[in-house]
Amino acid sequence: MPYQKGDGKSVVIALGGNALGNTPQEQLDLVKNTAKHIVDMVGEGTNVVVSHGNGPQVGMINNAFAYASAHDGKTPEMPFPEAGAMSQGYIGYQLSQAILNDLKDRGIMRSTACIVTQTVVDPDDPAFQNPTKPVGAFLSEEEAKAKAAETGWTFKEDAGRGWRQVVASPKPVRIVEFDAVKDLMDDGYIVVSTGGGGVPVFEEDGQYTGVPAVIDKDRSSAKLAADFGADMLVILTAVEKVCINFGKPDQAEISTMTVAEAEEYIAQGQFAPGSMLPKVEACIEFVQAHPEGKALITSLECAAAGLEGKTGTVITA
Ligand SMILES: Nc1ncnc2c1ncn2[C@@H]1O[C@H](COP(=O)(O)OP(=O)(O)O)[C@@H](O)[C@H]1O
Ligand SMILES: NC(=O)OP(=O)(O)O
Repeated sequence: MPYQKGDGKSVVIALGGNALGNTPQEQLDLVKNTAKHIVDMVGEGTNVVVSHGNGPQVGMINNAFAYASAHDGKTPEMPFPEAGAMSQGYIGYQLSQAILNDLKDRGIMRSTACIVTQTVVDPDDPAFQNPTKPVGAFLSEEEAKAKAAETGWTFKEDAGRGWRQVVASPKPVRIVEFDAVKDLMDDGYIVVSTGGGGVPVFEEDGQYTGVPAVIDKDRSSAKLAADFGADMLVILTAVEKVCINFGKPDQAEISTMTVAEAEEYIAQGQFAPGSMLPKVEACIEFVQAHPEGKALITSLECAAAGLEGKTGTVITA
């Protein structure tokens, strides 16, 4: 049946790791809370596409199969593209279910659809020469070095939080299933898509082939939002507002930034490369591609208030 469509804004939401946790059980508990905040927005008439990160999950799946394969000699290894698709499936399943249950609890006549999404990337993207995307669990330096020797994988220190495997993170060029996502959104569905930025694929001679890499979900969400001409790109993370002098005694919250101001802060090194910088860059990409749109960075808890313009950091062209 055709579900009602909201009469409000169209929004692409990118969910950060704190909305999902690091393990399946943590995730199961957390997505119920995440769903509540998404349904708060839907209840206001907002039309929503939800994308999400998958760094911990895709690494966990790939690593689990590699470990089992090495130990029982029977389990196959699971390549990164397939592990990425699996992560979209199980995160999308939990998110869709939690949103659907919350919609039913509140008697809201909307439904969900979850799409395993592919994202075209450029084979010449320099990111393939320099792996930067942390995936999987945090390890100690000793554990990381042992694992690197055992597997040949690359590990790097992640922003003072421990050591993690890193893989290439090319830029998204095109969301393959864009038309399907748009049609479902136009039909009133709350669409979960482009999880983990979409499974990266090369497009050659009209054929798609998976690539072992992980795209930044904030960048893919920005691309999706720009292609939709969405009113807003909403990046939900652990902080209510972006700050200057983050973590220092003179830390100050930013409520609004133009692209020019954001670029000035970037030049000053205000945003950490592995965390806040790609979010701000994704917001810049969105508003530059779609100047009528606004980008919002805030926390999950503040999402509904942020949409109403009451909090968060808003980036405009
Ligand atoms: N200038 C800044 N302002 C606010 N937070 C910042 C800043 N620089 C770095 N951060 C950190 O970036 C984090 C968000 O990045 P990250 O944890 O990678 O996001 P995700 O929610 O997608 O997992 C924030 O929780 C904060 O700890
Ligand atoms: N794919 C992606 O951006 O995942 P994380 O947000 O978990 O790093």
